[in-house]
Amino acid sequence: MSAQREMKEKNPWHTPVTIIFTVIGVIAIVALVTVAVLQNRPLPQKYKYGIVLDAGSSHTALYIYEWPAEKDNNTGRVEQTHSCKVKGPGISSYASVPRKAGESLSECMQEARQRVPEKRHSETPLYLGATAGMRLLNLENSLASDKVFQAVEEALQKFPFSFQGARILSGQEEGAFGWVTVNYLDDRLKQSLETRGALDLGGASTQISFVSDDFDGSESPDNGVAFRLYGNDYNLYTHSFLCYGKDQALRMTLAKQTQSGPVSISDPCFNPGYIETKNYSIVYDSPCVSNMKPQGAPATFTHTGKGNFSQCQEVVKRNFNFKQCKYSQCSFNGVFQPRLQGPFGAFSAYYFVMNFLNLADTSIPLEAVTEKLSRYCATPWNQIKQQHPGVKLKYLAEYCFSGTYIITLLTEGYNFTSQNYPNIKFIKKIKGSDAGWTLGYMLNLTNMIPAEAPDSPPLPHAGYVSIVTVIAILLFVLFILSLRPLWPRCSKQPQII
Ligand SMILES: O=P(O)(O)OP(=O)(O)OP(=O)(O)OC[C@H]1O[C@@H](n2cnc3c(O)ncnc32)[C@H](O)[C@@H]1O
Ligand SMILES: [Ca+2]
Repeated sequence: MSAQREMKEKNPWHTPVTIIFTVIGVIAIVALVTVAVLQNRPLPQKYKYGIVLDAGSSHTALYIYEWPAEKDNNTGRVEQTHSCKVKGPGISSYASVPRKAGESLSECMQEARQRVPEKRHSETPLYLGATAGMRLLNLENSLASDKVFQAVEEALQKFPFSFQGARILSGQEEGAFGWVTVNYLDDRLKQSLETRGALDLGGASTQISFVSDDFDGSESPDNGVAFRLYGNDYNLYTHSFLCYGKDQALRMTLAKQTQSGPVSISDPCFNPGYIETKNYSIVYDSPCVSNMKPQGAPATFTHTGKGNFSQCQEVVKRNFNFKQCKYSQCSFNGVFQPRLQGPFGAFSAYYFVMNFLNLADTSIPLEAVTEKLSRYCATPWNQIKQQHPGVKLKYLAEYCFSGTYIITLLTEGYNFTSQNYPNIKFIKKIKGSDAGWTLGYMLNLTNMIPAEAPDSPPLPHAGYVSIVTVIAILLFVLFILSLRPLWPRCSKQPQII
């Protein structure tokens, strides 16, 4: 028994001081890790919101964006959480009944009221930006466009959001903000990656925006937009072609075929067997074509289809003027365009049309695209209707024209070739947010893209926790090892009987 006691006395683990040190050591390490983890735990997310109404020529759409509230200077990632398509046509179509332009927005605005948490309503900015439809109305009748804006503003002020005004975007803004949206969503700006050009095809105008090493803004300053984003400088080339959206381009193409005032048009851009009696106003009721209106044109005309892609392309080409160019190089209509560079994202009608025609995959060679389009255009109208019973007839009838217009605009207008055509990606959404100018517009107005790259914490939360834990365990092991001289000898003890 005395030997046992002696051994106990020799074993330092059994001395009260060591036991107290060990317990304190363990408690200190557990406390250190707990405090470190809790102190740096991400707080439960609270969000801020922003609403943008895109008052386009063909329709209005509402987008709700959200971003984490506690990030400094609103630098957290912005995402689209909801969109609402306003029923009816674009606000410019209500020129004769402006009150209705305001009323048309109320259903989507009610939705927004429900989607944004009530306690955030008063601080949520609400913007309305109008594009080519209102640009054209303003050119045609500025009083009417003022009245539409007045009605729209009155309607929007009735909602509990922080209304920031309704205005017409310039074509340059529309192009540049579309480019910002695409590159922001792609994370190309923050990571200083090569940017993606933006191609937007609306109903009344079309935009092309890209960064080219050839372009510093000096040759054609009107086409230049300089940005400093996340510490990088961008000299963006952008141009908006008013009247070259797909609806106005169709009017111009029809007008080209009716100039001698025929009562019947046999149109290569519509499927064979298509026949409709149409009012001439659907062609000439726009400043894009009003100067082409023939004297004494009849009230109506018969529009028949003959479905011929190459003839359609010939008529479409007549909308582009390739003759004069006072710059080193031009796209069309004497507009400067630098050398095409980098990948491109094509959205809005580019996507709707190419997706419908199963041509959104640009790995399909350009020659095969035109072949497929030729076949589509030559398909009888009855067959087309049977094959696509759920599709709006107006869109369905126009897909041959729209596809031909898109290919002609890209290749003849902007000079894409079979080599760089695969650089184009037809897109609708990027990471859940619609491609379009609205997000870029809001990011700009809320200063959400800093000019300089923000300082980021050296480590993400998970990395921080792991490192603190590993260091704590190491310290503990070192502490145990430091007591080694006091460890009991491992030599075999004599058996005590
Ligand atoms: O930019 P602006 O010129 O003001 O016009 P918008 O904003 O109203 O134009 P959109 O991009 O919304 O639409 C472009 C065109 O595509 C048409 N469109 C929309 N959905 C479509 C679909 O599913 N198939 C074919 N065309 C479609 C629409 O009617 C327009 O003519
Ligand atoms: Ca648009």
